[in-house]
Formats: sequence, structure tokens, C-alpha cells
Amino acid sequence: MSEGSISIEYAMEKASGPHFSGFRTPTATSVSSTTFSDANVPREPFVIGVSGGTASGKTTVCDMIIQQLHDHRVVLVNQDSFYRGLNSEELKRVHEYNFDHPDAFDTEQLLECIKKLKIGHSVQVPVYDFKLHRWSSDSFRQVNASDVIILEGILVFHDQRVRNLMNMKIFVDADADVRLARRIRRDTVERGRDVNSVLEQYAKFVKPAFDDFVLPSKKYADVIIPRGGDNHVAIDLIVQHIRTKLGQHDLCKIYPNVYVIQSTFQIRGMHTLIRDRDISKHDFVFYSDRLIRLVVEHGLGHLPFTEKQVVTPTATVYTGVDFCKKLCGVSIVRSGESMENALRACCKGIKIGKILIHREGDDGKQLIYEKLPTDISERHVLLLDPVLATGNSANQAIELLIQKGVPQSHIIFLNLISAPEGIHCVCKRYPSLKIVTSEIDVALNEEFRVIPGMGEFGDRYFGTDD
Ligand SMILES: Nc1ncnc2c1ncn2[C@@H]1O[C@H](COP(=O)(O)OP(=O)(O)O)[C@@H](O)[C@H]1O
Ligand SMILES: Nc1ccn([C@@H]2O[C@H](COP(=O)(O)O)[C@@H](O)[C@H]2O)c(=O)n1
Ligand SMILES: [Mg+2]
Repeated sequence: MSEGSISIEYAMEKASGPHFSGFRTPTATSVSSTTFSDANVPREPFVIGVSGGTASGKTTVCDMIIQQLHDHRVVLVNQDSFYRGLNSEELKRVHEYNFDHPDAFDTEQLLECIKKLKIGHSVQVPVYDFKLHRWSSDSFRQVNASDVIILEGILVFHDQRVRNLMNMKIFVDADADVRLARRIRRDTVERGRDVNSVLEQYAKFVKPAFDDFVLPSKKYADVIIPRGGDNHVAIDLIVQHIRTKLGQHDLCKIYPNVYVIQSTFQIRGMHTLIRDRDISKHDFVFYSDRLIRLVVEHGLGHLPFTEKQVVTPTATVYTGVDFCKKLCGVSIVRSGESMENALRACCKGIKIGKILIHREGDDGKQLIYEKLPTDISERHVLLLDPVLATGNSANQAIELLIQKGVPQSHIIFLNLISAPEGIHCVCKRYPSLKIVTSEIDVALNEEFRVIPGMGEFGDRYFGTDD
């Protein structure tokens, strides 16, 4: 355990490389979508190889990782699907067939499959039947292009070309006697074998092939998981790492003060609804409000706190924290006003100021109207605007707050959707300010509108779009 657990974070960081973050899909429904970065460059998925001896717990570990992620952006491909079909002669003498030798697999097909997934195509993967020793011609599993692809099997580290497709390699370790015991149980219960045939196959093929091919490939692993599925610490670390990578946009690496709230199905579902041009006004407002509430709560989590102790009804002391008291909201009129209710619902009696930035003509001159609390310089400010596009009006508003004496580091800018251009514009000028957003979109178009975006938020929210 010590070997795996000490090096695990380092190895994962090293293995992940610089190219894994900032996933964006061009359309919400595309099954074969390519992932995109903020620069609108197609981005390859992150491929994790999971190897280990038979019955070490590879499939179990992969299932646990996928279940914990409960995120459809992860797909599993089993090396078993690429077992070569047996001809009738081989089938008649199946007990003499070595399923543990590298030649038992159609590695060319496996390579083609992973390469396709890596470039964003979906693939049909055969489903292997261990009872019949073949994959059935009419049974395929559709594997969609995804942000993370897990490739699992006893010999996935054997071929260098397959290894080269992987960004992270995990070896699942378990004692040989434990594996044999599990294999006997599994193969008799699930794979239609009797104990004798399992033992015979194990001695003749499985163990020698493990020693000759599987064990020597362990050296390629970045992470070794001792005790397989029982090693919850290792699995948690791997899951956390994948989660971070999935949720982390490149911009969050460049600007450490940009926070994208952790994506979940609920959040993506709400985004899908509010971005849909055909959604009813009522639903648009409802789901926008839900998302705004999440962003506001998340933003509040970045405020400073002081320790506070209370006595519970069981007469014991609970050591907790006290909320930051000196707060105020500032909405950038008009769409920022849509975020005021959520802020009021979270912070009783909070003062809310307003800034209106009105562009006069095309010469870049701007008129600013403001109404802010007089003691604003003593407060932490939650600046509200659901969409950050170019960053020009945000910068005007922030400049005004700074002129009023608010330190940059006391400003948290809350958005639902942020364009990379706007983030660059604001963060370069105000590196100590924090931005909390629920999604970073692909880019701005020629008309400076966020793409894919959601149109004119204020008009849609306040019903002035018809
Ligand atoms: N930690 C564990 N404790 C008990 N049984 C396990 C554990 N991990 C796996 N098994 C069982 O052992 C068998 C082999 O596990 P599996 O994950 O299929 O291994 P692999 O894919 O490496 O061959 C399965 O029947 C599984 O339920
Ligand atoms: N028709 C087959 C094909 C493969 N095997 C055995 O499966 C093992 C690989 O699967 P794990 O889930 O255990 O990794 C491998 O050791 C083969 O011996 C088989 O018995 N019959
Ligand atoms: Mg398996």
C-alpha cells in the first residue's frame, strides 16, 4: 500500500499532462461530439488504462470509479471485446486455447477503436460471451466519445502503441492466491466453468502468461492499486483527480481566482434548459433562478470567516464559523438585477447597490450611473452579472468599485456563463478579484455574443424579448 499511496497524487499529476482540461462540447445532444477548449481547438479525451492479473479487481475498480463519478462523460472499454473469434477447430479444442497470450486479442481493432474515440467518434464495441468464447455478431455496445475513456484488461499495457494512447496507467494488484480463489468462484458462477477446468486453465495458461506478459507490464503503470476494490483511499484519489480534471477549465489554471462550480447532471440539465431557445419564459426564469442560487451560494463560500463556537442541545461545544458580516451586493443593471433575489434569500437584509453602464454612440464613451452604500469600501462586494462577455462593462464596474475604495481582493464577481475573452479581460486587469461562474463557454462571435451562450439574458429573464 505504501508504495501506491505515497506516489499516487504525484503520479496522477504527472500522468495527466498539460492537455487535459477545459472540456466543451459544440452541441448538447451530439453523441459523437469532439471536446473543445476555450480556443475552439478540438481536445482529445483523457485515456486511462487499467491493467492487472485475472480477477485482481480491474472490472470492479473501473465500475467503482464510474459509479462514483456518476457522470456520463466517462466511458469504459473492455479488452475482452477484442478477443479474436475462434474457428470451429479451435472451438472444438477450446481447453487447449490460450486466452491469456497477447495473440488472443485483435490489437489492431482495439487500436482503431480507441483512436476513433480519441478523435471524437462514437464506436460500436462487440460484447464478449465468456461462456461461448466469442462475441455475438448481433450484440454491440455503443460507446460514445467522451471526456474520459477507461480501457481495461489483462494485457492493455503489453502493446506499446496501445500504451502510447493512454494518459494514465493504473495497475490493480492482488495476491495470486486471492486472485485464483476469486477466479474459481467467478468462473464457476458467471462464466459456466467447473472447478477442474478453471484450475487446469490457470496452471497451463493463466499463470504462465501472467508471469510472462502481465507482470512485466506493471512497470509501465503510473499508479498501482494494492488490494483492488478494497482500496477506497486509492479509488477516491483517482476519482477526485478525474473530477478535478473534468471540471477544470484551462482558464482556471491560468487564473487561479476563477472558480467554475462543480458540474453535475442537475447543473448541466439546467444549462440545457436555459440555453434552449424554445423554452418557455416561465421555465427560463425558474431554471435561471435555480442556477443563480447555486452560483450565489458558491460565491458566498469564498468570503472570509471567523471561528465561532456554539453549545448544542446536548450541552457540547460545536466549533464552527461565523459568516462575514460586512457584505454588499452590486448588480450591473439590468441583467444583474436577476441575481438580487437569490442574494437576498441567502443574506438577510443585505444592502444592494447598482451600477448602470450605458454606451453612448460608437466612440466608446460610457455613461455610468451608480447608487452604492456609502460605506462600501468597508464591505466585501458580490458583483452580479449573469453573463460575462467582452468584460468591458465588468471592468468599468470594477474600476468604479476600486475608486470607491473597495480592494480588488474584496470583490467576488458572480456569473452564470462566462466567455474566455471576458475572463482574460477582467483577470488580467484585476488578478486579485475572484470570478465564480457555473460554465465557461467556447468564445465570443463577431458580434461579441457568447457562443453557444443563451442570448440576451436580461430580455429573456424580464420578458422583453418579444
Ligand atoms: N475486493 C474484493 N473483494 C471480494 N471480491 C472481489 C473483490 N474485487 C473483486 N471481487 C470479485 O472477484 C471477481 C473478479 O473481480 P473482477 O473485478 O471481475 O476482476 P478482473 O476484472 O480483474 O478480472 C469478481 O467475481 C468480483 O466480484
Ligand atoms: N473465452 C475466454 C476468454 C477469456 N478467458 C479468461 O479471461 C481472463 C481475462 O478476463 P479477466 O476479467 O479475468 O481479466 C483471462 O485470464 C482468460 O483466461 C476465458 O477463460 N475464456
Ligand atoms: Mg474483468
